[in-house]
Amino acid sequence: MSQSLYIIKIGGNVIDNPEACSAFLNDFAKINAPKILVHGGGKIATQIAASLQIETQMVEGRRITDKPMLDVVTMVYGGLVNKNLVVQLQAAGCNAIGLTGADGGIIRSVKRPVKTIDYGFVGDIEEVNGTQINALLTSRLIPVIAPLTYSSEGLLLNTNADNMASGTAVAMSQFFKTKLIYCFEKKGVLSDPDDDNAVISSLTPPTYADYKSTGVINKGMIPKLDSSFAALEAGVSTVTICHAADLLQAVEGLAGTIITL
Ligand SMILES: Nc1ncnc2c1ncn2[C@@H]1O[C@H](COP(=O)(O)OP(=O)(O)O)[C@@H](O)[C@H]1O
Ligand SMILES: CC(=O)N[C@@H](CCC(=O)OP(=O)(O)O)C(=O)O
Repeated sequence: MSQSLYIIKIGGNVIDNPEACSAFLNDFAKINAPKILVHGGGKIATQIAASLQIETQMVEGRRITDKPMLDVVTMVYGGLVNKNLVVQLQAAGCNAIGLTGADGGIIRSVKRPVKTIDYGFVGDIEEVNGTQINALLTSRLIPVIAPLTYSSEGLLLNTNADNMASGTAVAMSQFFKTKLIYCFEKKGVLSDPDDDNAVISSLTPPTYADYKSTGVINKGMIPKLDSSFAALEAGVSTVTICHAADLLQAVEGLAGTIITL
């Protein structure tokens, strides 16, 4: 199992910036190895929901997804965002195939149980069908995965894109040396939120706990790092968090924050 597979996640802030997104996709197309793109798009879903007078409510980084919001995210993630990424990758010479977790049964989840909060149509991943994804890669297709999953009861469920990426990376570790790279709009995990150049080069569980306790690491970075450490424990080879513009350097291990156990 010496061949590397890159699982690259791109967040909504970059997707919402056409120039940054297009530069990122051109770099992604240049990676000369098997690869998978997992995308978010939360920012665009929030904007389109607002234009339809549908208010967004987030709790601990997760979108409360009632039926009208489910319709919005289905259209935005599964349609608008996914297909625009696929067509740009095709133009860059990359034979991308757009999928939600329901297509080909690749990612099944369970509707998040109602405890104190009812998240609505939000899924927690139960199983990623690595064999099916591998069949796409063997056909030289590049999967572009939208943050929607399906349940065995036939529900379509909104699912956090960071978890889609880490779950996919874990499942593919049975076939490849998997390298998970989270791309976003900062140069990495920062030790000073006001200094964009204060990149932590290597983050371990004890240093993460320190930065979290002092509030230096907060909000959306917490679930991202939790899923990063969990992915490493479950067999993923490397996890990097970097700026979308630094993707090719991160592939070489030369940019961003490297997460280690
Ligand atoms: N120490 C930190 N370094 C960098 N980003 C941080 C830090 N603490 C919190 N963040 C926040 O985490 C966010 C990234 O997580 P998230 O909102 O899930 O973004 P995305 O899904 O676009 O990747 C950043 O936009 C930033 O506001
Ligand atoms: C359940 C849940 O919260 N789903 C996310 C899926 C999109 C996402 O994760 O997008 P980013 O990576 O751009 O944040 C949402 O609707 O915001």
